Amino acid sequence: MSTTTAPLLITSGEPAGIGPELCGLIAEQALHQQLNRTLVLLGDADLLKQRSQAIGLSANWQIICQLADLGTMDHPGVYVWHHGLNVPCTTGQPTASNAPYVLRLLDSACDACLGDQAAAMITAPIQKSAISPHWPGFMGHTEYLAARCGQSDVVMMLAGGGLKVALATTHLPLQAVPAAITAGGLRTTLEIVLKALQRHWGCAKPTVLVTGLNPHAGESGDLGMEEIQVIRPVIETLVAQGHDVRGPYPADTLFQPKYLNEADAVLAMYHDQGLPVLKFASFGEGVNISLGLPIVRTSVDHGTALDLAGTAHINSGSMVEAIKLAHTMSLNATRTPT
Ligand SMILES: NC(=O)c1ccc[n+]([C@@H]2O[C@H](COP(=O)([O-])OP(=O)(O)OC[C@H]3O[C@@H](n4cnc5c(N)ncnc54)[C@H](O)[C@@H]3O)[C@@H](O)[C@H]2O)c1
Ligand SMILES: N[C@H](C(=O)O)[C@H](O)COP(=O)(O)O
Repeated sequence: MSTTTAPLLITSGEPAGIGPELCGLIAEQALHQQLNRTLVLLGDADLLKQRSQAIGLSANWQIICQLADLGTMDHPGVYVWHHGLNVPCTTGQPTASNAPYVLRLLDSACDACLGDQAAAMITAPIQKSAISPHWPGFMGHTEYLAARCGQSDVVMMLAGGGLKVALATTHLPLQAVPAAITAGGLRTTLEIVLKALQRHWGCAKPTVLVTGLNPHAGESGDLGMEEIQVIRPVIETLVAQGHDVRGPYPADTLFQPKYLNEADAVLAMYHDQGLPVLKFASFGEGVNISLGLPIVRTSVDHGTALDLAGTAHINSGSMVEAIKLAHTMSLNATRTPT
């Protein structure tokens, strides 16, 4: 199936979180007609229907048991690809007993993308703490999908509010971050980001600003040596190869128009160095993108919002943006890593 006609797959994520309602909201907005693209929601068909109807949505879709059931798809539509829950779900209360179900959704979507039966996968949020008892060491979609794709190098980048922030490290305890920032890893990360900016955002010669790790980018070594020993040499190597990579900048003063107006993306060293700024600028309409995978995968900028599950107070803006971006990226994608 070619990428222009292949469906977009949306995994409904943690069943106790807001993923089921997000699926209902997406179906209601007729995004499939806007994009002229079939959308397939992965999840338990009864759960998605009940939770959607409970907040006044029509749950107007057809149910399939495998992607082959879609047939020729002359007109775009919305389908639910049924995957049964392991145990009944209590709204707002995740249980590790449904972790296999959550992972099955990811496996089905990822494998269908790898097998060219689908153009991209978009993920609703998962509750990581409900997966790790079943899958020790589970950190998040990014790392899980990279392993499933047999890819060791993956980059998490979020886009929103006119910003793109990529991360040198993903879901790590803070104390593990310095050791995880190596010259080889950093260089690979920057190469993946530069390539993605060219391919998906049309930047002929992308400009990437790199933060330091330590306060004031290490203050000439007084506050840490990573900038001098690792980050600056990697930047110099890439500059020598003709890339426009700048830094390391003190992270606390980098996020101002003076610098950002000249940049296509920022590379931050760790999760909570870069993402709070991005989410402050765009929470509810940002998109999380996995770069470096042989498939297109985007996601929402928020979590499972257990406090809102089962209510009508859910903003679907980030999911809409994630679907639109996946659609666009899938049109740019080839079988090489994204
Ligand atoms: N893509 C993902 O799978 C993803 C992303 C982020 C967090 N998470 C996971 O989600 C779980 C909960 O994380 P958290 O509590 O830090 O963040 P959260 O995003 O679930 O909630 C933070 C706050 O934002 C609100 N909120 C979140 N999404 C909203 C929406 N669509 N509409 C309206 N309000 C919304 C919540 O009600 C809450 O007040 C954790 O297990 C975390 O790891 C998953
Ligand atoms: N780091 C993401 C965020 O804060 O939005 C989130 O945890 C999701 O990550 P995965 O896509 O790897 O699950």
